[in-house]
Amino acid sequence: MKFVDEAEIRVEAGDGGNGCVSFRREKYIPRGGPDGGDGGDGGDVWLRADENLNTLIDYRFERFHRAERGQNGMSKNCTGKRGQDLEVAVPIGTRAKDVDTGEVIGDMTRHGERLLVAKGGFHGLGNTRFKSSTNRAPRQKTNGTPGEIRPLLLELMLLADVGLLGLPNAGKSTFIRSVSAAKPKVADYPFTTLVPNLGVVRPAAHHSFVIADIPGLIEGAAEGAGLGIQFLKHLERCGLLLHLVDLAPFDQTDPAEQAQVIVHELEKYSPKLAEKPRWLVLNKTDLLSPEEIAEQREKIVKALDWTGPVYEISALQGNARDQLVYEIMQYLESLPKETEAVAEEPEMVEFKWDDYHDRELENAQENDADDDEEDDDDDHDVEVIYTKE
Ligand SMILES: Nc1nc2c(ncn2[C@@H]2O[C@H](COP(=O)(O)OP(=O)(O)OP(=O)(O)O)[C@@H](O)[C@H]2O)c(=O)[nH]1
Ligand SMILES: [Mg+2]
Repeated sequence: MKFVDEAEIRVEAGDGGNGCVSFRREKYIPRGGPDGGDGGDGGDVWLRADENLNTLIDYRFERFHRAERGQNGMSKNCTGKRGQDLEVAVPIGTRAKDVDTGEVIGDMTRHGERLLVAKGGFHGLGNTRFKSSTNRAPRQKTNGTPGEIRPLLLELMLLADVGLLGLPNAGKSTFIRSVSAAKPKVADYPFTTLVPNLGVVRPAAHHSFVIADIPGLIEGAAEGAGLGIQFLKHLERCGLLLHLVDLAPFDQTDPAEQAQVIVHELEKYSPKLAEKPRWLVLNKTDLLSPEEIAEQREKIVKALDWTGPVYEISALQGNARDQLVYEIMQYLESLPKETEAVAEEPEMVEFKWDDYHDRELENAQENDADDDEEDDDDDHDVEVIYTKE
């Protein structure tokens, strides 16, 4: 299945149904009062997180998502039916942004979580509502308000505990293959990996974490070189980054310089990401002698001014790999459990129509006071004569 991690869609909530103007007309009941019902509210559009999805590809082809309109009010005080809500299923890890304002509407992090993204229009009022002591045959009604329309950017961010960073060919995919059941392609040319891969690592019974392998970065990635930095966003939710450095690059480049490139690109992309806990993992130790490894290690640590943890492994042969995996597990388990700060209640979209009905009714009453005669004319059979002054 093709992996697509961005899609722009347009969500349209249903309009509110209009109120109805109607009067009771029955035999032997002359001049029955108003009986026009209210309209129904328009349906809302929600996003719903679904663990069975893992790509946004469907939304590349299906861009318009519309909830049902509220039904209009009817005579005999019948209220129109509420429009049906629309649920748009998205993979877990999807973030919804308003394209116009850039505002993040919410993140979908748990299966079944729902997020309101477009609020349906409010119903209009039927003429019954406008009945008052001074106006017993109101002809006013209000129309339903339009449902919200929003262009949305859906961004899928993988939910991984550990993210792998490194130049192409550093051995990221080899590493994830050897520690998890994921089987991304491995080859001795750059940009073998074109889309992120996730693997579940189980260092011990009942202990596991998720690791994400993303395409390699190169110098100038922040400006779009190579595959660019579009995949770095998948690392934003990781608790730990592993920076893999190839100790024996086939093109004889200097590992220390190459390591600096990654750190620069990371800082350019996001200072926040650059500050995330990061471990340095020197890979391909099987190709060097212990002295060469020590020498390289010293150069890299100096070049990066590195004070954090350093590991030396061979992703291919497994040297020291299990120790690293075990320490990752211990580290992740020592992190404070993410408090479920994510709002239990779905985040509400600002609703512009809250006082809409009150306003309309108030206006109507004011108008009643002004043009009593006009409204009452067919009720009382009073002929109104307009005189010119
Ligand atoms: N000798 C040796 N070779 C390794 C080791 N790890 C990876 N390689 C080789 O290095 C090459 C690149 O490995 P990949 O895992 O595809 O590298 P990558 O970082 O995923 O590269 P991209 O997907 O292109 O970004 C392959 O030929 C691997 O066999 C290692 O520990 N020792
Ligand atoms: Mg790869």
